[in-house]
Amino acid sequence: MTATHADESAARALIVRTARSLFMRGLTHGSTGNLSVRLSDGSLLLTSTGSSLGTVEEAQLSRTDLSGRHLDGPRPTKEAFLHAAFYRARPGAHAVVHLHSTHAAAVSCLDDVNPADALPPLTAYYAMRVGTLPLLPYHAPGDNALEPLAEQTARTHHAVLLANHGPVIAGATLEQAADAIEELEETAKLHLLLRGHTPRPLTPEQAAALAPTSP
Ligand SMILES: O=C(CO)COP(=O)(O)O
Ligand SMILES: [Zn+2]
Repeated sequence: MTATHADESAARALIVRTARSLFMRGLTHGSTGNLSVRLSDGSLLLTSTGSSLGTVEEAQLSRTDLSGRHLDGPRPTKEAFLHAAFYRARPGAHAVVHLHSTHAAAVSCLDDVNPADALPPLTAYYAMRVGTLPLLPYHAPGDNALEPLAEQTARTHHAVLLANHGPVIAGATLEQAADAIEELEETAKLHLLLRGHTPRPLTPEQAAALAPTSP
């Protein structure tokens, strides 16, 4: 797989492989979550709405343009507008992953989350793969009223947490976006395990030294 997902059939195979791997390992459940890649012609290849990431098929993916308009295939994920907003905001991004991973979703429901940065940099890998994590205010799934704020936030952050919902992460490749969202989920788990303890996160200097180069 090239860094830019130039080959559509390879991109389809990669989406299916990644979606199934995430689902089989419990990183999202039921028919939640959606994945996309940006193809070399600028169109987006996305999972379809209502599909389970555990059973997604190469021939059952949807295509939209960069505004999220449906081009072909089954009806795209209802979050297509969010994926498209990330691609418009981040020219270096060629993949977007959204999950309802349990611990990240739990953090998104906490009342005392810092909306500018929902998780502390507990580990080096979190600082390397995620960095800062703005919390976007609650909107119902598929509510494109979130689009302007999502696009604006994505200009400066490749990862966001949707309140009472779950994370969205863009990457230079689908492998990188999946790696980052797994790191986010594990750090959310650590954060919850450490509630009631006194964690010692990385210092701002230590975290800044590891900050990801933006895709
Ligand atoms: O996670 C989801 C909505 O936020 C799943 O929706 P879709 O089935 O439309 O992708
Ligand atoms: Zn969702």
